[in-house]
Amino acid sequence: MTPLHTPQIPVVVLAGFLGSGKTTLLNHLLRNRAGNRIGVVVNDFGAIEIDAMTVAGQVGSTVSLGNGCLCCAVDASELDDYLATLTRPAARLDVIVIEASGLAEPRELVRMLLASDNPRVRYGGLVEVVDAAEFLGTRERHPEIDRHLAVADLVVLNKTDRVSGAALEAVREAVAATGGGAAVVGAVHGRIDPGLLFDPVLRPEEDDTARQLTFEDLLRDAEDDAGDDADLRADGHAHAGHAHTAYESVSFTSDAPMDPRRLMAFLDSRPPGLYRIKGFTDFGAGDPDHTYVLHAVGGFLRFEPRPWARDEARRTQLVLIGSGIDTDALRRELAACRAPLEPEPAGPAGARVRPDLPDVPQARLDADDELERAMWGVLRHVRRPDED
Ligand SMILES: Nc1nc2c(ncn2[C@@H]2O[C@H](COP(=O)(O)OP(=O)(O)OP(=O)(O)O)[C@@H](O)[C@H]2O)c(=O)[nH]1
Repeated sequence: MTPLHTPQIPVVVLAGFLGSGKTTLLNHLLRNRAGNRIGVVVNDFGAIEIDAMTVAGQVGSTVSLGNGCLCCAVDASELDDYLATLTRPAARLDVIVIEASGLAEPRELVRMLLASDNPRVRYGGLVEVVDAAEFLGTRERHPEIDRHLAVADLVVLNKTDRVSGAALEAVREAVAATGGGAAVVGAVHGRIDPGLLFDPVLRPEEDDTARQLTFEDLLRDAEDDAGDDADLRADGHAHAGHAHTAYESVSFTSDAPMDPRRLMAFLDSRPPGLYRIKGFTDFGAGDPDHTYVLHAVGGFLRFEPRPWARDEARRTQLVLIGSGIDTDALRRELAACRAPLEPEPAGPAGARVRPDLPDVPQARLDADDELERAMWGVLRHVRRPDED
């Protein structure tokens, strides 16, 4: 039997469209948790769990829900199992954050939490991360984002460094027009005050004006959706309005290093429907000491070199997510970006460029030079420390 006053751990849902900055914000919270013990549930869309791998230093208190969309779990039992693990007293967690996949329907997650019969959890609010630079375009393609914002408790306008003051104002107005009344905070790299999420004062239970959803609200929403949706599944779970129904993902893994010039050519000509790419890239001899964390969001592209961990397998792992994409063609194109086994044929014979290395064949020197030049194309997309 559960004691009468079982302490309840707030469960915060962290949602937001693909690439808006959820993992970045989560990592910020984990680094600035001011003594709070945070449990994390990560739900990735795509077969390789890139997000789970990029959540900072969480040992034993991160669980990953793996491929697929949490909001489409047929029942909530998987989520309940994870919550049971995280809420066991030995874990001594103060708060649990669920990072939803960028294509999740946050209201489904909230519904599942409210329906959970785990006496140790209580719903702690919905945080929607918005990419200020991409928001207006994303909203045009996905008008349902308005509904997500309308039920949020806190809206984080992230990437304010990427927009002008006027553009930010336009995004603020668009968010306010959704009528949610959530607190709105601007942020760069998800750096918000953790107190905004963990401070119960923001969401007093008695305060009628707080945008905390009730179970009844959600049930009513579900019924409205069902009325709109032609393809309500037999289990009563409506999918047609979910962003992910239009999206597909491609997972790509290669133990052979990638050729920087070929990969850049692929990235520079990526089809417009390919909205999101994330993962780790091995450029082999191009930079033997680092793996390159790759993020593409809309037209934005960034590499972040990170030293290989001591026992880390040297490999490339990418997840591509888009709508209207030719997944087979993308897989083939990525496979063709692998570095050739032999060095590329050397240029025309001439004077040796490295007379100090007479034993190294000229073709090898030429290939090394070419590789170094090709890496410049990648390094152009690495953020400089002074750039924020
Ligand atoms: N310029 C800029 N880039 C940012 C900011 N916040 C995040 N990014 C970058 O945006 C990219 C995507 O960030 P993530 O935190 O992985 O986004 P996400 O919402 O977890 O992505 P999905 O899991 O695909 O939905 C990364 O390259 C981040 O470094 C910001 O405030 N400004």
